[in-house]
Amino acid sequence: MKTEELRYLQRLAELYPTIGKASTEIINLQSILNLPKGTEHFLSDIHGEYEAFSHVLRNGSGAVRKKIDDVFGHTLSNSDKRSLATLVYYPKEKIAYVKKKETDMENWYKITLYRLIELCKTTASKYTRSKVRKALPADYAYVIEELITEKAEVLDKEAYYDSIVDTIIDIGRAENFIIALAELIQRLVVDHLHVLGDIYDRGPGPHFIMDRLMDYHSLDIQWGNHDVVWMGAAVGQAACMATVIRNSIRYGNLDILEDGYGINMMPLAAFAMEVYGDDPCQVFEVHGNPSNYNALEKELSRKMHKAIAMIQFKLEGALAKEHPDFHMENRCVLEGIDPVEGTVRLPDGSVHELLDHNFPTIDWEHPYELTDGEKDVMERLTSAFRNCEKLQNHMQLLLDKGGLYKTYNGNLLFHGSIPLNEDGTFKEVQIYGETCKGKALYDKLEAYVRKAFFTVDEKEQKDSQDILWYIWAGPNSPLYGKDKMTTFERYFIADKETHREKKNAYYHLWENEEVVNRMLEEFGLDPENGHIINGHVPVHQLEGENPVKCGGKVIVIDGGFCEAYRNVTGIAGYTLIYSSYGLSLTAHEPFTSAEDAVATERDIVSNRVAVRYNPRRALVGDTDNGKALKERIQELKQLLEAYRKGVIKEKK
Ligand SMILES: O=P(O)(O)OC[C@H]1O[C@](O)(COP(=O)(O)O)[C@@H](O)[C@@H]1O
Ligand SMILES: [Mn+2]
Repeated sequence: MKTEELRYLQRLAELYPTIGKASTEIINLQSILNLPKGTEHFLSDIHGEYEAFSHVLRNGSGAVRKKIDDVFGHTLSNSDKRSLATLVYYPKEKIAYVKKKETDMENWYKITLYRLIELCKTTASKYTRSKVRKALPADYAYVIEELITEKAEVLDKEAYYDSIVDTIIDIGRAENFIIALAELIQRLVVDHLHVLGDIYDRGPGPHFIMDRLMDYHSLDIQWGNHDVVWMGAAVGQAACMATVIRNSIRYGNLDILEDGYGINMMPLAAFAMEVYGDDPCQVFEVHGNPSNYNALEKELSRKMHKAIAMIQFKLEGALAKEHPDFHMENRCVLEGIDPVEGTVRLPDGSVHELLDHNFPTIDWEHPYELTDGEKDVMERLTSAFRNCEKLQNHMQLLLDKGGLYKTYNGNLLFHGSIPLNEDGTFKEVQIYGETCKGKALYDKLEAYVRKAFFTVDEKEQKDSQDILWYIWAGPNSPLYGKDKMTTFERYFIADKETHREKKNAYYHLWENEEVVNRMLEEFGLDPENGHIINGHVPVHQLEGENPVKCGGKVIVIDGGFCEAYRNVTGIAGYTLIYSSYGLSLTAHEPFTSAEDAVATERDIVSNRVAVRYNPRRALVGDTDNGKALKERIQELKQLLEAYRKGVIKEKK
């Protein structure tokens, strides 16, 4: 035996000091390998829609309903199954609703408790006892374990369970207990959650989503371009900060910054009033014209919107000039403005009438320089973003659980795309003088994201932070994946042709099997069995677009939780479930409210599209975790051998 091998086994022996202990562990691990694989749940492009997100988490995109069907088959009517499902999703609300109608609550509690216990038994049976134990609510851990474990020795099982259930009802704990069971079922139905990015922007509740994710039992996140721009804002990258604020104002969501994160917008408001006091700022109308704003608030938000947008365009122009290798010169738009003619010459040479001619903050000799007033606003905002503890905690979660991509159980997950040439080869991208492509490009960019938060070297910090802005909107950013971001054009130019953003080759080559196989192989995956799963681009179901590409090898799960995009998608989004039976896509109908979901018992699951059924039920042994367990078993077997041969001494 080699010395390193022996040293490793000696370490292992500290954990399993006897033949008995090592053997028990081998048996335990071996038995885990034969359990069904846990269910994975994939969500993407949540865009601040906390309520819809929370609903989809509660119903596990149909996984809860499927379990109910499995357990109760034909023994319950469809309507009873629907009621039970609603109870699992919204236990508190459903109980309150039932109480208004039901005359015999005691009977209802009893029936409901039995049904939930049955459901819980089956859901838990997929896991080891120790895993279930960890999921149990502290208050009821013991009782629930009693109720969901088969009692072979108890002769009159019915009487045994009856007495427990009766006691729960007698002492007035039924409601509480029902809620605990419902939450436990929600928790057990989905073993692991993948969030494929764009948690932030457009909707009102990204901070609530982050809070929920903070205590989610098992998850990973693939950062979206909107998440990365928030990471940029959190480290104080000025263009990212301006973008985040502009987006929030544009959607009438300043509450996120002010109430959610406690970032004071007074400096920006005061500045906007001073500089744009007489300017109606018509092209900066707030999206959706929020009804909760009064006329004065609407006017103020238009002014703030313009103030921060102009700051953004200046900062972006300056950054594009500072980093020619970003190839974002087309974001140097301000220098093309002719203030006398009221036109703009875009970097492509085309000239257009401007919809707004008032630029009081631009020095035409130095169009990208901030005025003293603008600098002051940005300085104060930088300190507010950097010192916001809650924002920093949320970003820490993104860093801890997230990355730019993930390979998981044979599948490749990322938010946007992989930069490709038209011929399907990986596109070479220059990052600060280094040429990278494919996986190496992803790895390089991810390292920069982490450096942006942690490096202590000033130059490295500045470069890394600027990369966050590049990832948000750069033409070769895998997360953005379009040739340019035409934000300026969309505000200032009527001609829609100038608003066009051309998607990169990935978005049509994803139907080409050879190319898709190469992408999977690039990330070390088996192209026969693996899938690419991404979000970022809304699936235009209304136009007949299918979320499943390349015969099922590529699956696109952005269908828009995002309300603002609903009219183009026609549905409220796709989510994906990967259970031991296979992969299935769920199309969701728009979510209205929790009250409505309870009253109408609507699932919002409109249909389920099977992508791929496993020929046999997949087991833990077939998963990445299973592979790791198998390796562990091999090592433990070597340890046993070492004990038996006397190479290592047992410690009794
Ligand atoms: O419609 P909005 O919210 O102004 O956003 C439009 C911008 O958002 C983007 O679509 C990026 O956001 P997504 O990552 O959600 O697609 C840009 O391409 C576009 O310029
Ligand atoms: Mn996106």
